[in-house]
Amino acid sequence: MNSARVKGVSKKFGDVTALHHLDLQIGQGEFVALLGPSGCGKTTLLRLLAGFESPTSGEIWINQECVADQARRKPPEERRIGMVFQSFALWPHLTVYENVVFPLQHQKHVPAAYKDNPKVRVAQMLEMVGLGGMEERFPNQLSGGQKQRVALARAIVFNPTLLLMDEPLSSLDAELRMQMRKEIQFIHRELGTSIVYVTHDQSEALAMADQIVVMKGGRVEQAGSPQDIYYSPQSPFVAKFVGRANFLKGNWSCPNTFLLERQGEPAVPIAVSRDFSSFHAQQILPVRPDQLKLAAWQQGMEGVIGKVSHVQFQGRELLYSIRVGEDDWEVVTDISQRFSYEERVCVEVCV
Ligand SMILES: Nc1ncnc2c1ncn2[C@@H]1O[C@H](COP(=O)(O)OP(=O)(O)OP(=O)(O)O)[C@@H](O)[C@H]1O
Repeated sequence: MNSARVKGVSKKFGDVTALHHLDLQIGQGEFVALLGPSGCGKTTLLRLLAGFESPTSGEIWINQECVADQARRKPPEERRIGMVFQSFALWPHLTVYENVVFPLQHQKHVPAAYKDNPKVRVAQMLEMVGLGGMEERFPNQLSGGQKQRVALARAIVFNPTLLLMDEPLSSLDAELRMQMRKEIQFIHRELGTSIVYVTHDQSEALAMADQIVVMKGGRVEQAGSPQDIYYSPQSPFVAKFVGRANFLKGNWSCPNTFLLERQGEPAVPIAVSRDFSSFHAQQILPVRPDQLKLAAWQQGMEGVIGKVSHVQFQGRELLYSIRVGEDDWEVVTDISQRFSYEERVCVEVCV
């Protein structure tokens, strides 16, 4: 069952077309991350789901109900939607309690049990986000991470069908971001609410989402599980935008074999088990740094031979640049795989 559906939605602002006939399904309890470069239409899509904008054409469905098309738009407070923004958007003159209780008083669909016992419900939510007992504080008495937790509690207090989050962690420092990621995942597991989460940060999307929707120029470039998006990108744009990618040059002699070509060397066949048909025309094979394996070169070894041109220590991993023919390939290995600068290595491609 879907908790929301976007059907052929276009959105124009004057001459600018922010979304082009876009389709999207958000399954019940699914965590969907919208990922894409600045200006690709992520926020516009979120605002359409929330009810702040109307589609120029197409329909928005939430909970099996059409909530917007060209002719009508159900207002945000009637859609059972919770929202969290980058900027927290707390009311500075209201206490934590007053901020969090607000949706219980103003949203249309609030379970009676929460309306009748708002103190109990608010206390439960504050406990869930790790702010138990902070009801009487004002926003200016809270840290950035605490403010974002209040915003989160306010967004989930009335048990929304859909939780919309627009770069909720981008104003927090790296450590706090990691911690809040875990807490958002915990809340998602506990409540089972469907989430649409806008981010610029591909690692956030890969780590948290069930479905990643990569957008470009107001269109969906690719949608799929994090594994699909990472290991089976369907365009060079997705391969480059999500994670790092090497583009190996050669020839697609048949769909299951890529012939790697280097100047002055015999071609090396690479068997592939996934569909790379969208790369056939360009005669390239996208390969992630963790899909290349290195071995020390020994006399008489054949295959793809390269030379270490750079190495970076990255904590638990080593990031190598390997010169193969005229190209540099990025390779990630675990810390035990030590090769020295200019050492010859044998490279195995495992896609
Ligand atoms: N109210 C508006 N009036 C005119 N143009 C707009 C309006 N809102 C958005 N746009 C345009 O629509 C396009 C998509 O904008 P949107 O904010 O949805 O992108 P985004 O992917 O969220 O970008 P960012 O990651 O920078 O927030 C952009 O070209 C933007 O300039």
